[in-house]
Amino acid sequence: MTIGSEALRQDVWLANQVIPKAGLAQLTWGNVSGVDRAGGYFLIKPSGVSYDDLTPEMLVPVDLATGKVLDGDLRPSVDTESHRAFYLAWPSIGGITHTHSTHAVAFAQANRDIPVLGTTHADTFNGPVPVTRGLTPQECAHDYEFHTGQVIVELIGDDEAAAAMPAALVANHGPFTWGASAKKSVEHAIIVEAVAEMALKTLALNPAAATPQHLQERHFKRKHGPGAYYGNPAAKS
Ligand SMILES: O=C(CO)[C@@H](O)[C@H](O)COP(=O)(O)O
Repeated sequence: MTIGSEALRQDVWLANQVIPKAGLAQLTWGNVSGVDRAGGYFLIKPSGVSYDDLTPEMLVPVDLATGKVLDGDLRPSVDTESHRAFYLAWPSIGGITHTHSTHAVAFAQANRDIPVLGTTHADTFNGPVPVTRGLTPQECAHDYEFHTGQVIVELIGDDEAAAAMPAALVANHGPFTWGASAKKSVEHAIIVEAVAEMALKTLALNPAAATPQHLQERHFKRKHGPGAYYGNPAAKS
């Protein structure tokens, strides 16, 4: 018997198919997972498998508590421990996406947050999409993917903060996004890449472009009421 509900397999498989369709990765440089918290596992794309060859049955079930593969012979994505760290830290998320989308990676490699320069950004992310600190040589040598997950959780914070900011850039690597479902997480990956490209082109046209006050509070105000703003919990009403 294959572990994993048919519905979750279909959702995660469809979300993985969005990556090439949306131009978020070349080759296999991206992966999506989805979690079944009641079942205590998540399904993730198998490592190195092309999106054309991928079927729902090939998705790898991984134990949420231990990280062990529960069924099948395929190796899970190399990023599995990063995905697992987010599921353990943030109970409200249901899906995670990692890509190497070009413009978001440019900000990650430049160690720069993606600034809030327009409503497209502010309507989804209630502040700059943050970039993590660089991993130490020891962290890179010990278990890169595990520490990648840890530095993002350290950067974003608790479950509420993760809901308000469902994206982060790993320094010198690329974007991770998350959401209530696998589908939602890959939609956030599309938006991260779009706002990264817009920001890069905006700054090329006007290096002094900055975030007007009304944009800073647009998203959080809508979600948390007047005065609330990500990164400024004291302002929450
Ligand atoms: O970020 C990386 C490697 O740097 C990975 O996301 C690969 O780009 C895809 O690995 P698999 O999911 O195929 O194992």
